[in-house]
Order: sequence, then C-alpha cells, then structure tokens
Amino acid sequence: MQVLKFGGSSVANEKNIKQVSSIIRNALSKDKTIIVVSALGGITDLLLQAGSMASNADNEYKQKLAEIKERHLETVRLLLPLTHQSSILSAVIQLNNELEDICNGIYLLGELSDRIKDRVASFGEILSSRILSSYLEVTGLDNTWVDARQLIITDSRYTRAHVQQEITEKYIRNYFQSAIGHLFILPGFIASNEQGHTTTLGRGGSDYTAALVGAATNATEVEIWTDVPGMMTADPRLVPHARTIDNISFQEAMELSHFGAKVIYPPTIQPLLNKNLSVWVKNTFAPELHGTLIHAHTQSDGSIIRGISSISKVALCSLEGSGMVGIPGFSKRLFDALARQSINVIFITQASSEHTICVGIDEGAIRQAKQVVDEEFKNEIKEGRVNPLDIETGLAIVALVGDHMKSHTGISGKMFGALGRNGINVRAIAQGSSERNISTVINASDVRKAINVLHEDFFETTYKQINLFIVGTGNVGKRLLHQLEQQFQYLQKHLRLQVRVIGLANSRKMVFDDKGIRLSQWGEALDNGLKMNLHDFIEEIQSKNLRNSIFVDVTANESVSMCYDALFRKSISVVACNKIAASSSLHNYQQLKDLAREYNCLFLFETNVGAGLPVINTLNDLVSSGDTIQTIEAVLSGTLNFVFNNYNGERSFASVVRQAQEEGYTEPDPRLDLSGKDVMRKILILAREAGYPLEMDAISNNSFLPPSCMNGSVEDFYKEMEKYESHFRQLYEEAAKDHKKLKYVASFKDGKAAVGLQHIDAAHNLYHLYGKDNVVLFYTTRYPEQPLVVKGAGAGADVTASGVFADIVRAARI
Ligand SMILES: NC(=O)C1=CN([C@@H]2O[C@H](COP(=O)(O)OP(=O)(O)OC[C@H]3O[C@@H](n4cnc5c(N)ncnc54)[C@H](O)[C@@H]3O)[C@@H](O)[C@H]2O)C=CC1
Ligand SMILES: N[C@@H](CC=O)C(=O)O
Repeated sequence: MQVLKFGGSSVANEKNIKQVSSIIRNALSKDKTIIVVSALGGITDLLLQAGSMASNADNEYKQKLAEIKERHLETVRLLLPLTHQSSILSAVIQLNNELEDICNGIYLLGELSDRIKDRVASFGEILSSRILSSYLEVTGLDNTWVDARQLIITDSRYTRAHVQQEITEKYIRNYFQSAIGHLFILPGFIASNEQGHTTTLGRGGSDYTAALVGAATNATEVEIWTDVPGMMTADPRLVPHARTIDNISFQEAMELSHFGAKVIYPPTIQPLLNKNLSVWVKNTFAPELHGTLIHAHTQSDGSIIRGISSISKVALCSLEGSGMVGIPGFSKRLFDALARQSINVIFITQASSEHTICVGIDEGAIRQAKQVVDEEFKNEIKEGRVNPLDIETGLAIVALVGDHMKSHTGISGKMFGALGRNGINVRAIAQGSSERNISTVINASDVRKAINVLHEDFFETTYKQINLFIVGTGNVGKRLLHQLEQQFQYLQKHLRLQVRVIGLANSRKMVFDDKGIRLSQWGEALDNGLKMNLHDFIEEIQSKNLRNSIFVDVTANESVSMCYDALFRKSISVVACNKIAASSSLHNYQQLKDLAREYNCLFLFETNVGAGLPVINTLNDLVSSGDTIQTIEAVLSGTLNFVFNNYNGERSFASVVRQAQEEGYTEPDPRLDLSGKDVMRKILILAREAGYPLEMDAISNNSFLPPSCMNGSVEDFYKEMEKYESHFRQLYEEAAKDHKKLKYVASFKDGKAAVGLQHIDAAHNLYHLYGKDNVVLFYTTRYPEQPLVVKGAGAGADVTASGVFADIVRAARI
C-alpha cells in the first residue's frame, strides 16, 4: 500500500488535476494506492470568509458562495467531456446547496461556532476529492471515494481536533484490509467526533490524514506532493542558489519547518515517525525530480548543516533585575504570564548570571506581553528589584539546522565569523543541547544578507559572490574594469569568486545594478545613470546591505577618501589607490585602520606605494613576523624616474613631463609628482606602516621645482616650466659631468624622513633604474647590510589596476 497526498496547489485547477492523475496512474502501476486530497487552492479561505461574513450579517457571503460554486463547476466542465459531466455536476451542485443552507442558517442566527466552522470548511476537501474521483473514473482509473470522517475519529476540539489514535488506527486498518479495489480517494483534513459531527485537524491537516492512513496501513511509501521541489536549504525567494535537500531527518525537518520552511508540517507526521516510516516530499509539477526524503532516522550524507531558515517579525522581551539572581521561580512566572495570554515563546536565552532572561515572541503580541508581564512582576518593579519588561522590535531569527552539528567543532565559530565579517550584529543566541539548531536574533533588515552569507559559507561549493562599488573611471579605473571583465571566468573557476560591479561612479555620473553592471558596456551604463552625488552613492551602498561588499576608490579625491569611515562602520572593506587617506593626519590614518579592525573588514592600499609592486605587503610581512625596519631608501616616483631617465636637454623638460602624463604615470595633477609631494606621501605611508608615528610636516623636501610652477592651472605649470628650461638643463648637466644620474630619493632613518633630488653614481643601488621603475631598499634587523629590495615598474595604469585588483581579491577572500 502507498499513500499519496496532494496539496491545494496540486489540485488548484483542471490543468493541475490532470497532472495529478498522471502521477496517480504511474503510482498505481507499482502498488495499491490511497490518495489524500486537500481543497482546491484558496477554497478553504473562501469558505471561512463566507461563513464569517454570514455571521456578521454581511450579504456578500452569497457572492463568495457563488464564487466557490463556480470554481468547482468550471473545473468539472474543463476536466470532463460533456457526456460524463452530469452526475458529478449534480453532486457538486447538491453539495453547494447544502453549504448555502448552512450559511443561510449562520446568517439568520448571526453566529458561527467552531463546530459550524468545521462543517463549512469540510466542503473544500469533500468537493475536491469527489471531483478527482470522478475524473479518474472517467479516464479509466476505477476508484473508491472514502469519507475520511468514517475512519478518523477525534475529540470535540473543533478546528484543531485531537485524533483518537487507537480507534482511528483500527478503523483505517480494518477498512483497507477488507476493501476491494486498488485506488482509494480520501478528503484530507476532515474527521468526525464520537457523535458523528464533522471536525477538522487544524494546520497541516491533510498531511496528518496521510500520516494516519500511512501508519495504520503500514504503507511502503508515503508521499507529500506539493508545488516546490522539496525542502530547500534556504528560502529560495531570499537565496537564489538554494537547493533541494535530498535527505533529512524528521527532527531536522521539524526544526526547519518551525523556522519557516512550511513544505510539510512535521508534527502531523508523528504517526509515521512512531512507526519508523519515511516520507517523500515531491513536486507535482516536476515529478521526475528527486524531491526530499524525510527519514525516521538521521542519515549522514556528509553534510553537517542541512538548512538555514528564518522567522521574521520577532520581538525580544528582556526581563532584567538584581532581584532575579538566585531566586527560583522567576522564569516560571514569566512563562506562565505569557501562557495566560496564549503568547507563544519562540526563543529563550538566559545568561548564567541569571540577571536577565530574554524571550523572543511574535511582534504582534508585544502589547499583551508587556501588560501581562509588568502586571505579574508589579511588586518587584515597584521595589526596584526588576525592571519593567524591555521590548525590542524589528528583529528576526536566523537559524542553522543540522543533526550532525553536535559532532563537529567550529560550526558556531564559522557562523558568527561570517555574520561578523558582514557587519551583521547578533543580538541574541540560542543553541539547545541537542545542538541541532543554532539560532541568532538579528535586525530584520539584515536577514537577506545573513541567510545568503551563511548559505555561501555552508552550502555553496560553487562560488562566493563579491559585490564591488567602484568610484573612478579614469586611467586606472578604466584598466581595472577591463581586467575585471577579462578575469571574470578565471576568478569564478579558480578562486570560486563571482565578482560583480554593483555600483560605479565618476565625478559626473553614477549607476547601480543589483545583478552586476555589464562590464563590456560600463561606459554606456554610466552615461545612462544618475548625476553623481557622493553622499547618495554611499547611502545606496549602505542601504543595499549586500554581503561581501567592497568599496574601491580609484580617484584622487579627498571627499571620496573621507567616506571610508562610514563604510567601515558597515563592515565594508575599502581598497584604495587614492593615497589621500593613508597620508592624511596620523590620527585619521590610525582611526581608519582601527575602524577596519573593529568592524572585521580590510583597509587595503598596496598601490599607494610602487603601484602594483608588493611594497606595503612586504613591509607588513616583515613587521608582523617581528622584524624591525631601520632604514628605507627608495625611488618612489615613477614619473620623476621616467623624466630624469629621458631628459638630456635635447627636448624640453616640460615636454618630457607631458609625455609622462600622457603615458599615465603622473597623478591627475602632475604638480604633485614634480613638487615631490607624491613622494612625501609615499615615504610617510611606508614609515607609518613600519610602525613610526610620522606626520607629513615632519618630512623635509628638497624640491627642485621653482615655486612659481605651482601657481595657476596645470597648463600654466607646463608653460612656466618651459621658462625654467635652463634651470632643469643645469640640474642635468651638473650630474652628468660626474657620470651621475639624477634621482628623486626618499629616505627614512632614525624616525626621520626626507625626500629630494640627489646625484647617484653607478655604484649605488638606486643607479640602475629604467623607465618608470621604482625601487625600495629595506634595511632591517634581519637585513642589516644587504637590504631587501623591491624593484620594478612603479607607475602606469595597467600595473596600478592590477595592484588594486590583487587587493580586491585579498579583501574578497577574508
Ligand atoms: N597612475 C599611476 O601610476 C598610479 C595612480 N595611483 C592613483 O590612482 C588614482 C587614480 O589615478 P588616475 O586614474 O590616473 O586618475 P584620473 O584623473 O584619470 O581618474 C580619476 C577618476 O576619479 C573620478 N573622480 C574624481 N573625483 C571624484 C569624485 N568626487 N567622485 C567620483 N569620482 C571622482 C574622475 O571622474 C575620474 O574618473 C590616483 O589617486 C593616483 O594617485 C596610484 C598608483 C599609481
Ligand atoms: N604618479 C605616481 C604614480 C604612482 O603612485 C608616480 O609617478 O609614481
């Protein structure tokens, strides 16, 4: 014997009923079959509405009844050929007439008792099962319609009747043992009491009917057919990559169902659990899919976490006070008080200090909770031993569920780590000693992010989604976007990172796309975007509240650098090639680093020194492994190195500088390079990263640029430099006559930093530097004589973009 139960969506209309019949036909080829049917989708609500309207003397109930009647008649008309409609049509009409008589009675009496409610609601399952039975008959599947009220006997708690197990099991067993035939159709949800009055089984009632029948007949298979592919690892509306769970234990199913995965209502499956029978959850509309097998026993398929679920609209109620410590009975009184108001407690925590007890309840019940608890503890509150009940709303519970969590360490650590890295504040925690469920209370606005983060960490072997917000589409920005586009597949395949640009801006425009901006067409997308407003851009990033968000600053703008702190406070990592923040006041630099640490995110600016060269990371590695930086000697300006390598007086100094700008080595304002300011920033950053608390104004700068070149615009600067050509030639010739090269050298020694032009001879470490190269010499405790050297191209859009890219990957992999 096998039992198949079809829910309301499976029999919602003629098309679905035909699909159900093909599943039944297939099942019949294997074994004798009992079908349990819910009402046509939406009908139970309509029936109860009609009853309630009638009791409130609202004439509209007649319209509801007409709607109910028409839905069923229409289904019959569409399902059956005209020649076979008459008997079922008259049965449907007769049942609807009976329903109408009852509702007229309710209208006249102005009263709707629970008993009559059950009577009204029962028409849904009776009608659906009769229609299905007729259709199967007409299509050649002989069957017997069985009135479930004859087999399932309950007490008289109408609307949520309790089944009398023994007698029910006996009736069902006896009936099916002697019944002739292969196919039986039963209305789910309905039963009767000892007086023969109709009762209903409450929430999940049809599942319960199937379980009772399955258990009593020792069915080989019990299948719950519904409109989803089975129980899912998370709510698919929140997590697009949620997948069906193949196997799950009853206990896990119960935990997940309690937390929102309402595919089945496990408590109603208890009869099967008692008999160690398993249940399949299958999709009516994709029967070929595996579905979910709910086992009586825990089965290990290697997964530790089975699913993630959530409950929204949760309020946390905290009872707190010194008067609670060490005094038995407080919690009992709290729970009794809540129970008196039928307030369901969905979450409990109490620290071992016993100073506070905290319960989670539905937000809808907060007023009654406050009233009843404050009343219960009014004496203690008056005496100041307990505070009035504190209630916080706008919360939700997110829970990890899995039987095997108990045999694994580190699950909660991983859970809280993932939430923390994404700035999700955990307000309360509960884990039962069964270790089957770890529940956290978080802000409701963080639920989507939390579930996705956890899903990614615990289930997705595919990839982690990284959400980028990039500001700056100039020389470096353009190359970065190009590299991101080119490397998309590589990152996904080899690093399991799916990197999407969600927000993009320059000084004119900004654009957002939650699915990721198409990088082949970012220019067009930006042109069609909104007028750039930095404040709005940052606010949008914060309100999107996406997991694994990274802000990328590819500008040279101070206002942009001043937004980092707000981003860190939302646990959003910042990657910057913009040097302004790291070379701002020591206080600001330290505060930004502290904030990033405090909010579990990263502040990465490797490209601030040496563009794509691994200068800062090398320095950090030395320091963190216990080395001490004693001296730094470096050439840190790609622009100046390029200029002095290419200038020999044959063409003007200004034209060589212009070439450096055209080739993308200079700052957006090349005066920063020529004045030595850019080099000062870099040596300042290196000194700070080496652990020395340096300020910019403590750095001496032996500049070679005539002060008047700094006046006016960039074009004025070029014109002014032309006027000083003889000055630049003289600088060159003085060095050249001694076979020396001009190098703009940055040094740091004994806590002091200096930058300036120097003559370098061929024996010097800094001499052999070509093109736009940079070189950094670290003399440390471990490298006292021969320095650790980092050398290579130190400017240029491509190498800088690749350094920014590497920082993005670093931030993505935390
Ligand atoms: N070129 C190089 O070799 C290296 C450059 N860098 C740094 O890279 C950064 C960018 O340099 P480039 O791309 O050459 O500059 P760029 O001038 O070509 O581009 C700057 C971009 O920032 C945007 N921008 C400026 N102010 C903005 C604001 N308030 N809001 C939004 N967008 C704004 C501009 O619209 C432009 O798209 C600079 O900070 C520079 O110091 C760092 C290392 C090496
Ligand atoms: N303008 C800079 C670029 C890198 O920071 C330089 O020339 O070095």
